[in-house]
Amino acid sequence: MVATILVGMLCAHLLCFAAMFLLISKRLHGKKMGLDFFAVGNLLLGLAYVLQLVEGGPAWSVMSVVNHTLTLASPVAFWLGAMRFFGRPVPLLRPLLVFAAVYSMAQVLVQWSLGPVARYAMLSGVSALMFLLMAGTVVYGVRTFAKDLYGEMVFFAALIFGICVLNAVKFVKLLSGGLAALQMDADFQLVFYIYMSFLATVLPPSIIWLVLRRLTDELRNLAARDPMTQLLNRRGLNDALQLYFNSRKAVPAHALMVDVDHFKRINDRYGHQAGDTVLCHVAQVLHHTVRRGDLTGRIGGEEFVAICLDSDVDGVMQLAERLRAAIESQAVAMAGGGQMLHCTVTVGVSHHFMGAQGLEAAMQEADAALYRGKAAGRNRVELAACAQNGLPVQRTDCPSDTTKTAM
Ligand SMILES: Nc1nc2c(ncn2[C@@H]2O[C@H](COP(=O)(O)OP(=O)(O)OP(=O)(O)O)[C@@H](O)[C@H]2O)c(=O)[nH]1
Repeated sequence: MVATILVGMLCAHLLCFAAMFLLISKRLHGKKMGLDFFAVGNLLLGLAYVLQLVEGGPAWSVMSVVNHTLTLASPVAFWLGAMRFFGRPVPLLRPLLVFAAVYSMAQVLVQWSLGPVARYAMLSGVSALMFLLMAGTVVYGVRTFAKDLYGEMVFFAALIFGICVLNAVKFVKLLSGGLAALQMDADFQLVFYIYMSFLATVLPPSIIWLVLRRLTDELRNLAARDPMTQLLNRRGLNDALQLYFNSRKAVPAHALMVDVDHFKRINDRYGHQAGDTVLCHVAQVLHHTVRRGDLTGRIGGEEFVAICLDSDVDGVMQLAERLRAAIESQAVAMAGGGQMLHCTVTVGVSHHFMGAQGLEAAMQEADAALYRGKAAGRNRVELAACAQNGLPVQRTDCPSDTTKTAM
């Protein structure tokens, strides 16, 4: 009686969450993050338990064969859903149908040649192996493809390992005690159903949490980046800098303002699209020239900024010169092939600043240097003028030669 109530509740949980997964996936147009597959996984397991309730106990019937196949097809659907969540475009229907056909035939063969105990033991054994493989993959994910979801992945691995152990115990019990081990009200079966109910209650909200985390991360990323160049926008730069200066390892940073020379002429002569291609090229060169960990952004039409972290003024001047020379020397291929275009940039470099609130003043300082560079003929690197009392940026490393030109 207790077992029947537990399995009934389990069915209700599985089928309700299947409907919820499906409804949420319908709202996620295009990128469903595997939720539609998870809905199928829940539905298959829910139906398997409905069949078990109808059937009552172990039997050799079409219903029992379907029940076993649905029970194992469910983790397959979950596996494929997880692959979808991590961005692999795997199909669902064909692998499920192939699995169902192969496992149904295996059941008939095993029942025929080894008897009913072997068929039930096969279900528990294959389940244990599948869950072991899943738990192993999740642990592997913690170190590779899911590093950002450390806590969640460890939690999933522990839950999956639990169901793996229970299936392994069931496998041993079946081999040693026969079908009596499957009596619904037997102690072990009660523990099994309680654990399954626990999983069916805890796993779906955890999956929804994962999807929510990914969605909010993507939204935050969208709000922080310039859609054309994928560099940070002003807001993204501020947030990233805040994060950097909040860390105890933070040391002063320098700001570089980079402006494409005579960009209006490029637009006027070659068209707006060619102008966009040039901007993307400059963004790419900027991104590849700075060090890992430095920040790069686009803050206006043809104006870029780089924040060099943990570097002295000489190092930053060298980097700025490398950037200037790289852009001058690399031709930009226009869309459609054929035409190659050359462009140059002028770079203004600020003295060091500390704290996210210092960014605005450092950018003004670098901007002033940039415009001095423009006035002096463009395609050059200019260091900000030395400190005056009352200026917002602290400049302890201001060299005696206040302006350095690299051309
Ligand atoms: N293609 C393209 N052009 C842009 C974009 N944003 C701004 N612009 C253009 O960039 C040009 C900027 O021109 P100016 O500010 O006069 O500067 P400039 O021609 O580069 O001259 P200097 O900076 O003095 O060397 C304007 O013509 C804008 O219309 C964009 O996203 N794409």
